[in-house]
Amino acid sequence: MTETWREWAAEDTAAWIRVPGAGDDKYARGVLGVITGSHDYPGAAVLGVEAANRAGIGMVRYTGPRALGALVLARRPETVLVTGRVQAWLLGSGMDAGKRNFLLQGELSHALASGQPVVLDAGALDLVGVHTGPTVITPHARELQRLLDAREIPASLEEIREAPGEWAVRAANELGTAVLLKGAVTHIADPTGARYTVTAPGHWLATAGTGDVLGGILGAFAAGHADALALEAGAITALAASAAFVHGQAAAVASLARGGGPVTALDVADAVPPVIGELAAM
Ligand SMILES: NC(=O)C1=CN([C@@H]2O[C@H](COP(=O)(O)OP(=O)(O)OC[C@H]3O[C@@H](n4cnc5c(N)ncnc54)[C@H](O)[C@@H]3O)[C@@H](O)[C@H]2O)[C@@H](O)CC1
Ligand SMILES: Nc1ncnc2c1ncn2[C@@H]1O[C@H](COP(=O)(O)OP(=O)(O)O)[C@@H](O)[C@H]1O
Repeated sequence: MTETWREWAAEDTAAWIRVPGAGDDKYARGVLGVITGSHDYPGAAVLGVEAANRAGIGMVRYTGPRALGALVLARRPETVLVTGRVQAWLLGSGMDAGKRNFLLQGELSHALASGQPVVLDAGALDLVGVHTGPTVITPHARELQRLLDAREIPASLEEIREAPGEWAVRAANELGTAVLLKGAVTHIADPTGARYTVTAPGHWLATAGTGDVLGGILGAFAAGHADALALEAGAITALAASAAFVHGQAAAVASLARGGGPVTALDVADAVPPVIGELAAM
């Protein structure tokens, strides 16, 4: 079947920008629980927390590997390191499923059993299926290939690269979750039939850590819209497309500020506020 994909636009994204009001406090704006990073990839924890803060969040609780807490705090002292109530979770960036210890497995399982919205990235992608709340997975092509392979759905990296939309849909249907398949054109699909593309305005995003930044933006959006997600789990798909849109625009703004040149992952996170500000003013 030929699918119809719709390019997600600024107007679509603007509808999901949550501007705080007089009655808001940090809890009402949303608290994001973050379990990311590892000894091998500590920076992923820093990047995701940074991006969540830049995307507008009430509070971030970082409860990933304890040794990384100091690094996260050095960049974002706002971060809280104790467990507590959260409205959404960001799990897996910078983690290796093969090196997961018992404690970490328990914490990830706890988050997935909470019924709250979850963004599953990188080293937590294998846990898709045990989720209980509105969930979106954020693989790149290689990660999707591995995920499908583990479920005995053979697909080569070349096949996925040639037809990313088809494979995003297949994964959404097989895994029963929204899928955000990263690339120069990001494909967002879910089992109810939502099909969105977000075309990056440029290609400087192809650099280490920008996926971790996307996870932080999406986590913040999910936490900020926990009420909407409780009413309509399918809203996670629109939030994922909105996060990808903001991410691409932030890369463009960051590059423009550098004479149209290259950007780093932190540059992209830094450029998120003006993008959100402009969308909020639409
Ligand atoms: N500073 C940090 O801490 C960073 C941590 N990162 C984390 O590093 C871990 C490993 O990520 P990787 O994606 O590098 O490793 P993977 O183990 O997923 O990828 C390894 C191989 O997959 C292929 N591959 C990588 N990206 C691809 C893409 N977009 N499309 C198709 N094939 C691709 C490449 O051939 C590569 O050799 C993840 O947990 C990620 O979150 C990365 O985000 C980089 C920055
Ligand atoms: N050629 C490209 N043009 C535009 N955006 C890209 C390109 N390649 C990758 N991206 C985007 O950059 C990000 C890379 O994420 P990911 O592959 O997870 O890298 P990392 O693991 O280093 O963070 C994704 O948001 C993806 O959509």
